Amino acid sequence: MARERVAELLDASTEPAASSVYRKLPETELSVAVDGVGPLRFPVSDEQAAQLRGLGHRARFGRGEQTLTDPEVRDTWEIPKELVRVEWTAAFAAVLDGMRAELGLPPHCELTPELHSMLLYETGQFFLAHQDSEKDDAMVATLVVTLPSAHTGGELVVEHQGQTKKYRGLKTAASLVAFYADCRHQVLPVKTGNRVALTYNLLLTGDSQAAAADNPLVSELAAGLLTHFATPVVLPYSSRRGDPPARLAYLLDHEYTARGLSWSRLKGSDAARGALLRAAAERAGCEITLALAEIQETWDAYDPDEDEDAWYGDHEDEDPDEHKDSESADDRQYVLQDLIETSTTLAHWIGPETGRLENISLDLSDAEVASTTPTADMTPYASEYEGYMGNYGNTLDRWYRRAAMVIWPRDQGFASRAEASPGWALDELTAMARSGEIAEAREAARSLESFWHAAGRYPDQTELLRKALEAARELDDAQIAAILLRPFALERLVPGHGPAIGGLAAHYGDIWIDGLLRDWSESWRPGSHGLAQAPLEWLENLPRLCTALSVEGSPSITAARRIVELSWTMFAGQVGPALDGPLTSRREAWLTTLGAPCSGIIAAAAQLGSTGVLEDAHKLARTAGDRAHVLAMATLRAAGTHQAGFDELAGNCAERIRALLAQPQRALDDWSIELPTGCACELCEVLGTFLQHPERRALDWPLAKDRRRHVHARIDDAELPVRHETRRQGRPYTLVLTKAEALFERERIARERHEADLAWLTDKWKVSI
Ligand SMILES: O=C(O)CCC(=O)C(=O)O
Ligand SMILES: [Fe+2]
Repeated sequence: MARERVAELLDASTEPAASSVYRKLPETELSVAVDGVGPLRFPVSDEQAAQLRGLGHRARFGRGEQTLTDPEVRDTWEIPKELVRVEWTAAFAAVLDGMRAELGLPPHCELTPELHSMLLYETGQFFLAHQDSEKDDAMVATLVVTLPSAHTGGELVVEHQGQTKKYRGLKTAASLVAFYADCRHQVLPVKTGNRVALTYNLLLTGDSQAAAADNPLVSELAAGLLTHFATPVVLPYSSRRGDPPARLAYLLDHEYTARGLSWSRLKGSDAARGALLRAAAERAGCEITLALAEIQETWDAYDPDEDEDAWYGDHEDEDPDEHKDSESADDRQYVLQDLIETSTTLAHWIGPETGRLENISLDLSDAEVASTTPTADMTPYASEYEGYMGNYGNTLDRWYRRAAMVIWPRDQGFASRAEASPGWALDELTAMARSGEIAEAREAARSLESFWHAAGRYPDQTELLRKALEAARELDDAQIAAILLRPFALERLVPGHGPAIGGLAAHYGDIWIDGLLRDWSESWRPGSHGLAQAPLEWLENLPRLCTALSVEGSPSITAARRIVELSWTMFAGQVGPALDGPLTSRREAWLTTLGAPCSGIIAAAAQLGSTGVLEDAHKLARTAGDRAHVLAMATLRAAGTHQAGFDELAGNCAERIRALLAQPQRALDDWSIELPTGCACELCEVLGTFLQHPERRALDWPLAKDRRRHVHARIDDAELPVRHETRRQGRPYTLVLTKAEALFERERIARERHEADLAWLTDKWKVSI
């Protein structure tokens, strides 16, 4: 495959670059003087070390945005840099150039050292593993110079991609170690003597691009790119061929922070590969930029220490929901088997026009990704192990961040960039249309159709929809306007969009806007996602949205009515069927949360005079049963006080409460409990008879395990005031059921609440007594 060929060529292009390199220089090549101590004599003596210590303070370290001191993490003295003067002979520059080459940095560049600190580690002192922050935009690496001194221990340990290297200081020479800023490193405790070190930031300067253009690999790479963009993708599980890939993302090997991502600061082999690929993209008529990718891999894996049998034990009387919590996993203890799934999403890139880092969100297909080093060889920043959950066996998820070079053919530039950044695309379309390039703008908009649906999952939908409404109007074409707007959803509309919706309704007509709104309510079809939190909150605010749309005489009133109708259809469709059946505490909590959205719809309907919706809502209000009553009361409570549209609901509620209160109270010796319908098995018949009996309070019932379970479940599901225990004697065990006092308490509480509700209705809603 062409993308694999590109990765191979890039691999072959670079000498394997080191991520840390070592040199030593005789002590005569440098001199160090410290104000207050004078010139240091090598090897550094105990007396001079003691004097340095007198000038030093405890060194800090960075964690996230903070700078901390904590001797458990970093126990080192730092001598103020202003007091330190270092002079090198010409040998230093030669050493730095050698290090540059060995680190794989391009020949036209130079490493410039900037003194960062002087450190003293006395016996026992150390610095735990950490990564240096990149303090300067041009910083690519750190240089540690350990001054000649008699000491043992205090080794500098540098890690990269799972490999570690250990560097020792010397008694009679300076030892120099340079490593990339993405390497974790630590200083082991000094065992004897003192270790004195200088640290430098290494900045990369110069032009890394210059040498690449003449490289013979460039034309081969360019050919690889052209083939990649011309070859249809083979679709998995299908003999059909898809379109050719829209882009190629080549993953880099080093880590980059958002701040550190730039062509001039690529590290090691990435730098040489970047220069080649840029030259090749240029030659192949492609655009290229740098991006940061989030990668998730899901592996089939197992924990060799896990006791497999534990899953099959006897769990009776245990909470069935209890399972091992998934914990943050240290990979090394798991055995990886197959890679089940990979997902790669570009989250940032350097805007091809702005040159600045922009947030984007672009899911890549496997056919669009290439790399020289497989992601599995990198170190994940997070991982999580899940024991057997039913879908797969045990899985290990690992998350990585990798930088990538992203390439696409220049003539597909608009679509390719639009997919990564829909907001940019919409702005661009509007700008084109406004500057008179209307035909070009329409053509560009049509090129989005195949992937535009994903714009509905993009962050900040409010702003994106605002831009889409604007472009839909400017392009002045009903069909294209519909394409641009289709990915959004009804619950994305906010009052601020009102005028734009009104404008579109006036321009494209009622039928067009009706079709759009219907499309937008598509995801509300029963079974699609239930009543998710977002639409519920949106329904609550429906009156405000309708106000924004209710410009007298404007076609947007029609749109507003349509929105309210669709909202009601969705709400009633989801809630109506759930109003049958007994009231449990979970049901009650759920129905209570529906009060505010329900009241939002009714208030909006009243405001617009949508009689159809109001009549329907009243039908719901007349529905019998405890559940409907809870919803009706919650709706009135959310509405708060008397307002148009709710009168009938309030009247019905009051009537229902009066009827309930008129029923005789339970006698003090009446222990009968009703078992809700739902199961007619012989066990439930026995259970029902026992429960109904006004005098019997307890039942000893020898029952096998499965049958005990069924009885537990019936009691728990209906939240009946009945205790159940298993007496573990004899065969089978005996299930002991006891009716609880709570039976009376609950009814008393319910009565009190009805009385309070009735008083409230009388007061706030003026229902007649
Ligand atoms: O002392 C050393 O060798 C390294 C110090 C270090 O890692 C740092 O200053 O960040
Ligand atoms: Fe460090």
